[in-house]
Amino acid sequence: MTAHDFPSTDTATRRIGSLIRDARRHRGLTQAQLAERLGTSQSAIARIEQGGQNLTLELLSRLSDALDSELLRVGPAGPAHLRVTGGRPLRGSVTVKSSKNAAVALLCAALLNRGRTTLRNVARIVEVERILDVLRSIGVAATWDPDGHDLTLVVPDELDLVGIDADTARRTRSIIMFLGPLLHRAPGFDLPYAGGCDLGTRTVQPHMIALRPFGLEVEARAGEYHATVSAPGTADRTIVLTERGDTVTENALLAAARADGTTTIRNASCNYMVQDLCLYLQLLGVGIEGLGTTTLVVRGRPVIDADVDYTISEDPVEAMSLLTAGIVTSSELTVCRAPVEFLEIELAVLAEMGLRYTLSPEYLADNGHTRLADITISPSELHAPIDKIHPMPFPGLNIDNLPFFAVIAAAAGGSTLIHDWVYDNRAIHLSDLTRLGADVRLLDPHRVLVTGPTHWSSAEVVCPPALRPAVCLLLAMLAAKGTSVLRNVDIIARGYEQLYERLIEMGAQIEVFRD
Ligand SMILES: CC(=O)N[C@H]1[C@@H](OP(=O)(O)OP(=O)(O)OC[C@H]2O[C@@H](n3ccc(=O)[nH]c3=O)[C@H](O)[C@@H]2O)O[C@H](CO)[C@@H](O)[C@@H]1O
Ligand SMILES: C=C(OP(=O)(O)O)C(=O)O
Repeated sequence: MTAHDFPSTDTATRRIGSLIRDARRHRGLTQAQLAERLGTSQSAIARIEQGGQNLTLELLSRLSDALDSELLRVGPAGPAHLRVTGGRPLRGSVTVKSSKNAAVALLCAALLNRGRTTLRNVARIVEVERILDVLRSIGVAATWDPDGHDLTLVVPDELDLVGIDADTARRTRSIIMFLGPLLHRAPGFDLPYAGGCDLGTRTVQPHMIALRPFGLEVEARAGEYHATVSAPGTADRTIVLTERGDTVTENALLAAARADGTTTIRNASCNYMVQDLCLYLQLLGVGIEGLGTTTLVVRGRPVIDADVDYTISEDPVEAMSLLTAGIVTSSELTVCRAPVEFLEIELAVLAEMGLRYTLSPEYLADNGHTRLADITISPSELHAPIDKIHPMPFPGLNIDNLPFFAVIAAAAGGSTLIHDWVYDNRAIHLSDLTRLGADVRLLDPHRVLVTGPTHWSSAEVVCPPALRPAVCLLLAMLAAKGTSVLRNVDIIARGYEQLYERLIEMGAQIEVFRD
């Protein structure tokens, strides 16, 4: 077949455009209704139908879902897998994307606002799409701009809480952060149980304790939280969190934002997503003192009605993932826009382990607050640190960054003890690294002993049901000579946008395939 046998790109997009128009009309939808389903504008649909818009496979697949049209279905269904040919260094630079955990908090926070919220630089990841689907199912209008990274949310006066998309809600833990905003909107409502990564039991009790002073009582029954709200009163309140958790702090902030009077939250998390949330709430006119500390004082605003734009800051866990990719492949690599403010302990531990790196002068993220820098790493001879590596609430080493230290420890000479006191099951998933030749011994469910340096070997491994350990396997495969296969990688899309494409740009050999 010669190139002449294929239609030109213009002709092809025009043909696909008219197919889409026919399928839309067949479904009896207007352009505006299809736009609503896709979270885009009517003018974008008009452009697509006229063939004036570049169509990505992702957009085509969303269109086929929205139109329920097999005609447009692209590629076979079924889980995605990766073929990774490793053992070669990466090069160049890569830019950190914005954080999943701030995005989900801000999406829930937008429920507080009667005005328009535009979130800029939102990561296009499955976790965000899931919360958006849930928000849309209760009546929130959510529209991506044509470039697909700025998201505008408008919340209706009445929410359709009965129509909530329970299946999608159950697949994310962040749904728990609907409690704080919703307690101001309805005297009673049901929410599906929260899900998230399979990391062992994750308690929701701290959320219940934190929200009780706002009049919320929650009863768990048959897969749902049944919430009832009594008038919280107008007196000032102090909430002492029993755990310094991130989402529980966010829930307390979300409840306090519209509560009359002053709320003092003690033992608050001051982690990156909490700071992004505080900055957004401040834009909405909520008074918050103590940003970045463990005592937050919130002066609530019973009616919040503001048109605001907020740019979500860069993800420290993404940054750590990209640094690890460079470290285990012995690469000279620059990770741009890294939120160094939330990586300081990680970098100090890496320096102790012998990593050579330089930092650019610091600059501010677009939220005007978070400190960023470009980090350039050089191939280094790594050795195990003398002390164990363990996470702590910020400003400690981030628990979500801990798994990456297992891969790095495997590349280092000597034995490193990694102690995950937080999650029951996450350390267990790290023992999958042995499949690629690492010496990872599980001492108990919370502690692994990693002895290196590893002579990585290629292997075929199925992704564990946990985001970060899954990415750790991919990074180890980049270090292993030969071709490895990582099966069922869909979980990675929950928290990473275009990870493979960006690694490929830096010289990695990764191929996505389906059965
Ligand atoms: C959407 C989001 O933002 N998710 C993050 C958030 O989840 P999230 O805030 O939901 O974290 P959890 O509430 O599940 O807390 C994680 C675990 O740590 C335990 N715990 C937590 C704090 C504490 O002071 N003591 C304590 O024992 C909890 O009991 C739980 O087992 O924080 C976790 C811990 O930073 C991160 O891994 C998640 O990526
Ligand atoms: C544990 C994580 O996320 P979640 O709270 O969404 O399960 C994570 O980001 O590693």
